[in-house]
Amino acid sequence: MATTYTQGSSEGRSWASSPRPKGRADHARNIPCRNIQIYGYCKHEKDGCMYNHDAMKTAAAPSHAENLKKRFNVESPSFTPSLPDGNGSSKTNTISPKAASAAPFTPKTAKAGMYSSHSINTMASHDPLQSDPDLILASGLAPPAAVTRSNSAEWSNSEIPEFVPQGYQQAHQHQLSEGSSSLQDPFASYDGTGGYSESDAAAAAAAAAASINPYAQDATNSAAAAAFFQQPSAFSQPLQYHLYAPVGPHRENLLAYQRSAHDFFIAENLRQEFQRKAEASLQVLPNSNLPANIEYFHSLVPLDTSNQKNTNSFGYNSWVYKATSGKDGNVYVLRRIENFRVTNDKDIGSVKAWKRIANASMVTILDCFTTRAFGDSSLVFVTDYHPLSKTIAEQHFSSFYNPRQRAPQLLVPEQSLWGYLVQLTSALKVIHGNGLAARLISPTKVIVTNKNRIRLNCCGILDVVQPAQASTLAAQQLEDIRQIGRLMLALATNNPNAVSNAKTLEVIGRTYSERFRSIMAALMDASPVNPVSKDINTFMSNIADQVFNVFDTALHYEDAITSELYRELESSRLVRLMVKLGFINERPEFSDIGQSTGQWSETGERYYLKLFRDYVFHQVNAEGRPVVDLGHVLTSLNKLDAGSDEKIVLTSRDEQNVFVVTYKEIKRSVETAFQELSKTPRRL
Ligand SMILES: Nc1ncnc2c1ncn2[C@@H]1O[C@H](COP(=O)(O)OP(=O)(O)OP(=O)(O)O)[C@@H](O)[C@H]1O
Repeated sequence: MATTYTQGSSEGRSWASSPRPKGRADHARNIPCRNIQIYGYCKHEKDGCMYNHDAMKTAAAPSHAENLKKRFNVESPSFTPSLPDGNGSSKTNTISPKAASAAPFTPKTAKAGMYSSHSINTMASHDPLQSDPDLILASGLAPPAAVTRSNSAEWSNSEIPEFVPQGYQQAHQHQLSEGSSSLQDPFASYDGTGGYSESDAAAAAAAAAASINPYAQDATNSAAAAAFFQQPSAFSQPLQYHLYAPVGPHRENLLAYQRSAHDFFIAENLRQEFQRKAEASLQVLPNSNLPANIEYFHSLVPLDTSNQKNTNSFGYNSWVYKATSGKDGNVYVLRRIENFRVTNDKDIGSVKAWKRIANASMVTILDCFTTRAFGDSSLVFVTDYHPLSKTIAEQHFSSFYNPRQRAPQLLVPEQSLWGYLVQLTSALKVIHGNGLAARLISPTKVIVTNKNRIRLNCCGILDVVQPAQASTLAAQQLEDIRQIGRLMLALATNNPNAVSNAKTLEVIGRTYSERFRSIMAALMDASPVNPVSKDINTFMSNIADQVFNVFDTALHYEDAITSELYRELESSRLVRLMVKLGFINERPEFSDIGQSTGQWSETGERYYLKLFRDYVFHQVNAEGRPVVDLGHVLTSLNKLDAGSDEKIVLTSRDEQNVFVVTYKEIKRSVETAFQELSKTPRRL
């Protein structure tokens, strides 16, 4: 049961008769602390207050015992419930009628006020927590550098600085100073960072001549090819990332029980990667020249990084678009084969067999249809979308295709090459097992979707566009193995045009292990009589040791990702709790629910919740300055969620009412109030 202390109680001690604390949390005490420590601040197990041990070493602070005497808690000898019930007897679980009408909280000192006339920066410089760059970012409360607040209750528009995304200015200044044309260049590739990659400068210069107008006729630059290519990065909007990004220097030497703010959230590099991928997935072209709808797809965004196309892969120009499905709202890839006419329905029916194949090392084919929406007769393949992926050619041979790239491409480590080989072999195993052949395994038709994670792309397209193959399935499957060999050879020699011969294998033998060299030789020499590579199953059993290595790496990665997930699990749990509190606190309507007087969210047990919100978020320290402490917020909310039996002191803003309640009681109040809120009939 909550314990109520009220000023004027005959037996209970009142604030009037005892020295008043400075603010609602008087913390400067010398107490050995066993509780959570965050940046030198510790939360004491008895009174739930935050102490700064560093500050206590220098400050002439009153002793803990002395302070405890001055404070009310469950051990206070003079505890007497104060409010009379209807019979004139006292009740311990009621709330002072004054509580609801308690004066709004005003910080004790003008300097301390969050809304004082002082600049927010001035305030930050006083408080060791505020001036901690890590925690300011972590708390998300860092004020804009030049913002000051006047006495007026509202921000004036002129005081609000213009939002400039982090790193935006520097990136653009850098590009301008380098004389890069990428800022004006509508064809610079989208790299997912909101910036423009310099490696595309050559393509950009060539492309700049071509009009972005899809209907422009330019015979020298394949106008038809450029027709539906539009540079997506011209429309990208940089997202405002969360403000708790870790900016160094980082604190070291934290003890096992100490936590830094970043321990509570997903790893920064992972978060940024996911965010960039999400941004790429959600990207749209507002003024696009592309068709508004293709069958049940809309919001097309081109993924090609250049409007130069060749017919090498399929015998036709092909274009790649990201598109949103009107059926399920998900994002897919549409690969358009330009100017293709289906002459035999049976050919397009071969896609059915490919749709049945699901392998983690393949881009799954989902559908295939013809369309005239592009102004010609096009064949469209629908596949899974893997945001921000690159082809092997883009990832590993960019310097080869783009001589202006200064840094030469590094050799791929052998472990990565084994990883690639095992993934491609796994894809072929399933494809061949289903009586099919990939037929196209080239550096532009394998995409890298994550670090060392590749997927075979464009499977099944040749079966539709070039069905009349004289060769048998067995011959096509052996050719698949040889194509893997050529791809691996290109990667191992860092040359997409590497020719398979004894000299090339000798070069590989000098760079990589003998085992790798011999496997390369077997791949290139795949034939029905080769004991290592006569078919994909035989080949796989010959690289079984490497399969297990890759499998083990994948399991380690899964463990790492799972542990990252655990961190976010906590965050979402606490967010849900805060959402509940937000629904209940300060509710202006429902004044006639519950008690007849006062507002619903200010009366009954819900009053604790208002005070609990102040306890969690609005504490002030001994000097009256706001306590901006993520550790305190997380600890309090976790204890609330767990319904701990620990008692805390909640004080009204006018300091006339003090309640000693357990987290368990507050938790019950949250649940009851939330249930009541959900059951309340709709009000007009
Ligand atoms: N399923 C997919 N998900 C995400 N991006 C993809 C997908 N398929 C292709 N891409 C991207 O689209 C771009 C163009 O792919 P494409 O296969 O056309 O390569 P290309 O180098 O243009 O080949 P080609 O010269 O044969 O047209 C590449 O950056 C590739 O990473």
